[in-house]
Amino acid sequence: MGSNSDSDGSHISATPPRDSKPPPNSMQILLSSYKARSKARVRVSASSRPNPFLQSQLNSIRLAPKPKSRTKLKVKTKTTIESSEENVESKPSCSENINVESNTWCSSSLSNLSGFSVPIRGPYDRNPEAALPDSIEGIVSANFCSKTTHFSKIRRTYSIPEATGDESEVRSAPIQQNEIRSDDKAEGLERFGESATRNGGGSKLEPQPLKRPKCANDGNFVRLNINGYGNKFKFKNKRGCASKRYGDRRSRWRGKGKFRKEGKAEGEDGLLDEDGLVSETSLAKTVKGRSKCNEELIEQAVLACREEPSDGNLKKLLKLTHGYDSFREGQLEAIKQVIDGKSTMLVLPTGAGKSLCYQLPALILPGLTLVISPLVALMVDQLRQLPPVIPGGLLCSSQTSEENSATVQQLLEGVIKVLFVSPERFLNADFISIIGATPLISLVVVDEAHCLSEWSHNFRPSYLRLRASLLQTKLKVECFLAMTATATSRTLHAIMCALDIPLQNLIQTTQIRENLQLSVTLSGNRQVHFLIIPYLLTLMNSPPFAEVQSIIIYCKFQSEADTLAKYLCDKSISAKSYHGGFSAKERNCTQELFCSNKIRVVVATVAFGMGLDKTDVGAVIHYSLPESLEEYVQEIGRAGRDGRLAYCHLFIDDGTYFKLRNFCYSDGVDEHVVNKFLSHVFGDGVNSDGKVHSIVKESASRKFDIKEEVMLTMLTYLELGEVQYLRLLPQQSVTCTLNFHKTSPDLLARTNVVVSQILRCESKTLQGAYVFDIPTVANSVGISAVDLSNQLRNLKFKGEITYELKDPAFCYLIVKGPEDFCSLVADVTRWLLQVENCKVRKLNIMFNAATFASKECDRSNGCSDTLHTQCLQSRILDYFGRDDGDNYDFPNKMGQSSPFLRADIKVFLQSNSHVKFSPRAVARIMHGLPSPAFPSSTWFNTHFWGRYSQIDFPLVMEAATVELMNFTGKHHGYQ
Ligand SMILES: Nc1ncnc2c1ncn2[C@@H]1O[C@H](COP(=O)(O)OP(=O)(O)OP(=O)(O)O)[C@@H](O)[C@H]1O
Repeated sequence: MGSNSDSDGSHISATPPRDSKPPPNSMQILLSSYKARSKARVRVSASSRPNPFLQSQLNSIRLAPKPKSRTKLKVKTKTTIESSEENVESKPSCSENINVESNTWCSSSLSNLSGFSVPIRGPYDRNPEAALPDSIEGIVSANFCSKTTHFSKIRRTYSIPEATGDESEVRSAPIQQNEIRSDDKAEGLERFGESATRNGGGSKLEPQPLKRPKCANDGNFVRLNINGYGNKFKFKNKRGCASKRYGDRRSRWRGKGKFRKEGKAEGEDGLLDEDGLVSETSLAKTVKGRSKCNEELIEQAVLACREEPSDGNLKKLLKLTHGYDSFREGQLEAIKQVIDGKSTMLVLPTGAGKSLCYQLPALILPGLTLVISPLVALMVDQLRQLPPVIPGGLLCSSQTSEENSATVQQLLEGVIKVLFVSPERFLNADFISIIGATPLISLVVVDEAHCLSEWSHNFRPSYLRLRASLLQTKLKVECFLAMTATATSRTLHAIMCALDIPLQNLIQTTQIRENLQLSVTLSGNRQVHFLIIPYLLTLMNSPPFAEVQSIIIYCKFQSEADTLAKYLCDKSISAKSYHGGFSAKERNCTQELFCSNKIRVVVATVAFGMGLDKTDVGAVIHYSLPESLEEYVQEIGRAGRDGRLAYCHLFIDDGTYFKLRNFCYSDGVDEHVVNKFLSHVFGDGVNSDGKVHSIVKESASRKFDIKEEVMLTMLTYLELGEVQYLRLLPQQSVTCTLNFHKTSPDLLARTNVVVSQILRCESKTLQGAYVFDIPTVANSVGISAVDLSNQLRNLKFKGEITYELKDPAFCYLIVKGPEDFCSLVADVTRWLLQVENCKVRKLNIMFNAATFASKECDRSNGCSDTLHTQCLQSRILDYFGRDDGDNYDFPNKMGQSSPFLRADIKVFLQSNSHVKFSPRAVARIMHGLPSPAFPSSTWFNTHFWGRYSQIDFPLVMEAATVELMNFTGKHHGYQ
């Protein structure tokens, strides 16, 4: 086993510490690893705990059978006890590789390691001069290994057992767990035997797995025909008969792509384009050295899986395509469920291997697998990570039209097996019609599916469009796979309802890996940067962090990230900052440097890490508090993806909490503003006769003082809420400035209806140019705004005109005017308020969990003053197991009053009497929160900017309401 191997099928790896001396005996390690895993699993099942929220709904559902015998479990427990000592012995000594200070850690860690099966990280150069400040001394000098790093796993594979063959194996989750355990031992030995044969040059011809590209820009346009329509793959079984399993689907699949046996280069090695994205054509690459023999073996394995998707057949295919010996927890169940056509909700921790759960089905199922992913960078990464036998493609806005058409062509030819798209694509009528013309879509995968729920930490309005009903109608697809690493019960419920996924098709393991050691410190007053930075440096220069090669430090603010990165560089720690302020190319460059270990630290905002598959990140440090436990779990999940022990430290302080809490209120909209906005949306047109409406984003945002994303959220609510009031169209720039060049405008207008309408509509001439509103002209001609744009493009192509477009706008058609406008306004306002409260609650839960761990935990359950793994893990599990709408009882840390607040508001209003404020606008200024109508560039210099950021926002708003009423002398006069 290579040191980077994850192939033991568990997150607990038997790999030795990096850079340490080789283990004395690989068999010993293999055995100890197996035993350690046995122990981990026994603990898991012993403390498994169902999710009460879902459990209550599942009472009527038959649960998977219980383990067959208790004796079996007992035997395993015994094995575990035996193995724990052996495990310690067999662990290679790291003390040889570390200096005096780290000896303290290592010796104590070894003595504490009984039963701890996660391999530890090797040493890394560090600054021996670093001194420890008092407050952090405990952390760095104490060991970071816990006696009990394992924790309970929620194992939920709610399925109804069926009587037949292999399928019953999938559904009987607990039994299967036991089976895997017992299999593991045999498999471990078998694997050992296998590699011995290979090493010993045995005569058996070993199928070589195809190499999976890693952190490289190579792609996967390999022309192995697995679409089921080429020469080789005619959906025939081994005996040459058409497969029974896919008989009905096959008839719909009439692709005409050619079978290309040898993977031919379609382009050069991946090159980064202007945006730092790998352009699709450049992703095309030959996979060299793939033998014909391997192709045939894979084809046979795929056929075998189509015929009989048994554990054995799937495992064989996995080995051939990915080179892994076994499936990780949850993977096999998910894959079998999906190829059985069952929509599935999959919740596995970060780095647990969710991608595999669509990659293998994509290979086995006929037709296309459509993967919906929230970020282009993530799509590019997922595309890179497809094994070479799965031809993939992506459609995104940053592609050129040639790239776009090439992908569409390949799609229609059936060459592409996996297509990555963003959820926004589903707004695009062209895309819908193209994808609708695809002969067969077998599976739609919704990655990062939590974005679908407004109750998640990362809600994306465009995800709301992904409803089962819409996808079924438009794409004729019946099977969905929703995947996430972090979802509360409430979020899960929302996703499963949206995608029509039955409760029994939920596969969920714990949402956090067990090889992460968690710790927290209170970091005092952060207003003064210098107080916290030395803590960080000390932490990084002391064991175990000093031994870690790759570290991610998460900050909340871009300036903070830049300052920290510079500071670390000054202290001879190679670091770079990464945030949205950099161009995509710069960000990509930093990521590449980090992936290739050319820099040790990335100091990043939340923008970094999605799709990052650097397996050996050894530590994640949160310099600032994350906004939710979901965000925390996602971010720490970027450490230890190789299964080795990794260290996660969190600094918390009240100041950051206050700031973040204030941010929660920055998107809020008051009822009277909702009222104005909706009046604008509907205009007077209760019956708008299919006319295109538009709202120019920037000006509307300033006019109503609503952020653009919030306007889109409201519009999406109007489209996809209980009643469909409107239909969103693709966003486009709506103001056109046009010049005629060849034919005179009047002459052209005689033959061209669009030109004639441009001249007729109230288009103004500005220095000879015609300025007009695209939807207005489109409506008067009676065509869609997109068609009008196409016609303009044609005229430009002929040299008749040139034009410029500006004012990006939301475009929509009104489907139905509201019957009761006031109650619609109230509903929208209530919904926005609930979303706002949900954010505040999430932040509070995060802050309280961290504060509890550092201050209040009684350390009786395995926590120490310096290590808070148990305590944080149990908070996280509790949180994900509960409905996050539940009441959490904790004190409000925000200030509840200030004697000067009202007096200050009064002075502020008097000194800005020329400006019209709303209470929310005043409260935002008092909290230092910019908004579209009151940007920080204008208001930052006011004496009151951010002055009351520690007083609860609703209280400041209340005070502002009273003072505004006094000031204007009339109720709501401030509006
Ligand atoms: N059965 C397996 N055996 C060994 N390694 C595996 C297995 N399945 C997946 N992996 C590896 O685990 C790593 C993480 O996989 P993947 O990116 O799919 O995780 P993920 O669950 O999607 O993570 P994230 O939520 O962070 O996106 C990859 O390098 C992948 O190759």
